[in-house]
Amino acid sequence: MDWDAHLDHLLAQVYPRELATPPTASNVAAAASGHSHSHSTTTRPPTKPFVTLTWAQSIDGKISGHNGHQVVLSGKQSMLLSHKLRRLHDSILVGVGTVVNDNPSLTARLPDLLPLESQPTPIVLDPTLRTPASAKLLENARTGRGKVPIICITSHDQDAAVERSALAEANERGEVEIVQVPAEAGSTRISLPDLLDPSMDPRLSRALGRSLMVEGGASVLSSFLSATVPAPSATPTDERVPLVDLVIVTVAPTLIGREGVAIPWLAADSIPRLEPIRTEVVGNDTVFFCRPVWHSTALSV
Ligand SMILES: NC(=O)C1=CN([C@@H]2O[C@H](COP(=O)(O)OP(=O)(O)OC[C@H]3O[C@@H](n4cnc5c(N)ncnc54)[C@H](OP(=O)(O)O)[C@@H]3O)[C@@H](O)[C@H]2O)C=CC1
Ligand SMILES: Nc1nc(O)c(N)c(N[C@@H]2O[C@H](COP(=O)(O)O)[C@@H](O)[C@H]2O)n1
Repeated sequence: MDWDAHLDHLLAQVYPRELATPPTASNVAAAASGHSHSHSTTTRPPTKPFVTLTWAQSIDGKISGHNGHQVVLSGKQSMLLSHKLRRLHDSILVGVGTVVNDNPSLTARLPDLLPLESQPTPIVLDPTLRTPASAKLLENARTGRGKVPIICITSHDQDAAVERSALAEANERGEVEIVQVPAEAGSTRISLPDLLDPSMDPRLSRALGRSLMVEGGASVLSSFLSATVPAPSATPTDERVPLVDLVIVTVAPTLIGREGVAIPWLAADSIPRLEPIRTEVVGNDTVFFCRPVWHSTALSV
């Protein structure tokens, strides 16, 4: 089986046509300025990026091991799919919990590191700026292996805190931008509808580009799944629109056990229904492609 060609074909079928080709400098810039990247001469209001939520889990629903210990769940072929997804998206987001726990690179590698123009821009939800100095993301930014600037999202005015954080030097060198986004009411957690609002901050909207891949971890996946944006006026008033456009879950034929970390699932009325688009056996793993839908009948069984 030619997995390279097979997975490219699969992604071309699952993604909207205009997103199925990897980003180039010109279509990212066009998206950030509100222009269609199909070279249309008309201007349309900028929209939120297309959001893909993706993770790998064991058969017993765990995304990492005991105490959050990082586990390689994806087999060779589904890992190739993950790296093709990284290449396809303009930006990639994780929570600071994943940065601290896994120290990920978040680069696209097929298997070698792709050139910078094929790398997604890293975005970290880091309300109190606790990204450590040892983060590979910072090293990648410094050494030209990853896109710059990395965007760190904080929920409060952090001018003073930046100076004290491990991000200070990278921020001064322009390798990291600190962008403030409102928190959810009564919490320090970033409000996700505000995060994706194209009018929030031009630096953020430029970094997000046309498409955002959300990789984790547990709390961030849960927050994104439950987040909604106001329905456009054309849709029925009782309908909530999910923030996430596509969910891609790799299930590996492995058991982790009850000590492993699962996505903290919310109450049934706080999660969308998943409409299957495609289910694909990729090597030994099964990959589910689903579209979240969220309306008044979502909970009927
Ligand atoms: N198998 C897989 O595919 C993957 C597995 N993982 C695993 O996930 C685990 C890490 O998950 P977890 O510890 O939950 O950390 P996360 O990566 O989900 O980060 C959570 C932190 O992000 C910040 N945050 C800001 N806004 C929000 C928001 N709206 N919703 C949620 N969080 C927000 C908070 O930081 P603060 O506390 O500073 O306020 C919060 O504690 C690790 O074990 C890792 O191995 C991670 C990625 C993929
Ligand atoms: N696709 C996939 N399969 C797994 O089995 C995984 N454990 C993950 N984890 C995610 O990848 C990050 C590590 O990325 P780098 O290789 O360092 O670039 C990790 O933090 C998780 O987000 N993904």
